[in-house]
Amino acid sequence: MKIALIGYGKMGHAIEEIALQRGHEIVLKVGIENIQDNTIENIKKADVAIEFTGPEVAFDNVLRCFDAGVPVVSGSTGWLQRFEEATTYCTKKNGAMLYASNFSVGVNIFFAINKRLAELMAPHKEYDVKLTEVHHTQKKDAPSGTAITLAESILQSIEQKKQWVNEASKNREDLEIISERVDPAPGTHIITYQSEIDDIEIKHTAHNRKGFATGAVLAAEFLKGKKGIYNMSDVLGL
Ligand SMILES: NC(=O)C1=CN([C@@H]2O[C@H](COP(=O)(O)OP(=O)(O)OC[C@H]3O[C@@H](n4cnc5c(N)ncnc54)[C@H](OP(=O)(O)O)[C@@H]3O)[C@@H](O)[C@H]2O)C=CC1
Ligand SMILES: O=C(O)C1=N[C@H](C(=O)O)C[C@H](O)C1
Repeated sequence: MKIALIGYGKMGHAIEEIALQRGHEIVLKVGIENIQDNTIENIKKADVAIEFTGPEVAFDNVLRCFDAGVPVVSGSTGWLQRFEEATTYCTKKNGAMLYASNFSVGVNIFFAINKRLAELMAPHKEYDVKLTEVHHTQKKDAPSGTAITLAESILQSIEQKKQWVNEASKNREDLEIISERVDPAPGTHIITYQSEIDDIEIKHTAHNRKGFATGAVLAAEFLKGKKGIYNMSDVLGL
């Protein structure tokens, strides 16, 4: 499969390594130093584009792939306020997109555990729930996209929580997401249910970026030749 890598930073490099190991060809690599190569014409050379850039530029990059008629796997976080606009444009262009706030198999299993735990905890209102996410200091967005996905799933079941906030809060209706920035943390997410009697805690720790990169390549293999909007559950059958 021919892959265009849009964003050639930490994730772009990790994805390149896994893609080559799995027998794929990288036909385009776009980083900030060769941004002029990020053209519709160049993207058209690929079967699938994989986009890991950042919050400010992800939306434009994804739309450029639709204009090129090339399916796009996007892992950039911090741009979801424009996600609906992107899906509308994707449909208009008869394109394909697969988005995940986290591509690792482990985190996608963790998402399922988090959902089930929230369902089990829903009647037990003596417990207060909070999230903590720990990432490296170069991360541009807070809270992490993964923490937002986890929080939204908790909000669906825990009715005393009305919204997530990215700070400590004394309001019981706020679901706290505490963001810590410590090097080299590739990504840790912790959910804690706390009561006067006991605590229940679930935690996922990424040891490196291989899980995210492998998941992104699996997603690209899945998306090749498809139309429509997908997520990691479609790839993993979770
Ligand atoms: N969904 C998932 O599983 C994961 C998602 N992520 C997310 O992916 C994104 C990238 O992460 P990461 O690789 O660690 O970040 P990096 O900062 O290491 O890499 C991003 C790269 O994109 C470059 N870039 C900036 N603007 C453009 C542009 N317009 N076109 C092409 N490239 C551009 C940046 O250049 P410069 O630095 O010079 O601006 C940088 O080299 C983040 O949003 C992060 O949160 C990360 C890991 C896993
Ligand atoms: O920026 C990162 O590094 C990561 N970003 C994603 C997020 O915001 O959830 C996924 C992973 O935790 C690493």
